[in-house]
Amino acid sequence: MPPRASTTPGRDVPVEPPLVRARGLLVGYGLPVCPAVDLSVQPGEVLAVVGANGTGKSTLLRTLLGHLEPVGGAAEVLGAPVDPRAAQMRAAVAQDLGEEAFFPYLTAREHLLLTCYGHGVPGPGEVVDALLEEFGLHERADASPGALSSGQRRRLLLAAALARPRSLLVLDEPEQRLDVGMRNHLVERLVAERQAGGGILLATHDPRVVAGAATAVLHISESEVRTLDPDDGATAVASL
Ligand SMILES: Nc1ncnc2c1ncn2[C@@H]1O[C@H](COP(=O)(O)OP(=O)(O)OP(=O)(O)O)[C@@H](O)[C@H]1O
Repeated sequence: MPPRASTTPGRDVPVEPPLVRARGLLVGYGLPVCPAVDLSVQPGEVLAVVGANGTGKSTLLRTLLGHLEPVGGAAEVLGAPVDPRAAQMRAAVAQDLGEEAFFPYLTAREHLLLTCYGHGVPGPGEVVDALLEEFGLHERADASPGALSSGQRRRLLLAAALARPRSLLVLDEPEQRLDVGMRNHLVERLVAERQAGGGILLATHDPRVVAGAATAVLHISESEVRTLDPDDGATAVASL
């Protein structure tokens, strides 16, 4: 029996279906890349997936988002089988996997506006201005992605994920390419998201993200998948 990564220990009957749930989930490319995973994320929880390079963290996130078919087991979002085309899943899940799929001729501001328009966000101009300011992009708002630095493009990806309504935020190593100040802000932002009732599933190599924002940790290695508390998880990340 694989270890259970429920982020609600002792809570036998959740009132709502979890935002995301995996049961005996095997992920990989024809063959599994890691042992079976059991997990769930409820509103207000942040599950950090940690492990050494190549242990399957990104593969797990991509499978839970429906970008990859499971090799075995089951995954659900809001109680329904994972289907990235389903309206419920599209409306509920915001994601930043670090993949840069920018339109080369749209500015940073226009990318964020497009996201707002696509999700019917009220007051898109104000929302976008606030995000540009928050992520330190206001002075580069009219630059195209190709004219932004690597860290600025990462900030733009994060801002785009936060520009739209969501119940679940899925992030793959969101700390990558961010300076220390923005990493600190990221932790604050994740905590605010959790406190507002959002759920977060993220993969990270940053012990500060784990210690500062996670409510539970899923540690993946070649031989086992373990659930850790955030302090032990941060220690484990720091020693990888
Ligand atoms: N498209 C692919 N086809 C086949 N194997 C792949 C593919 N993408 C990744 N892999 C392999 O699957 C395993 C898990 O990769 P994955 O990217 O999920 O690891 P990770 O834990 O996210 O690593 P990192 O910490 O380096 O980001 C690795 O051995 C990797 O080489």
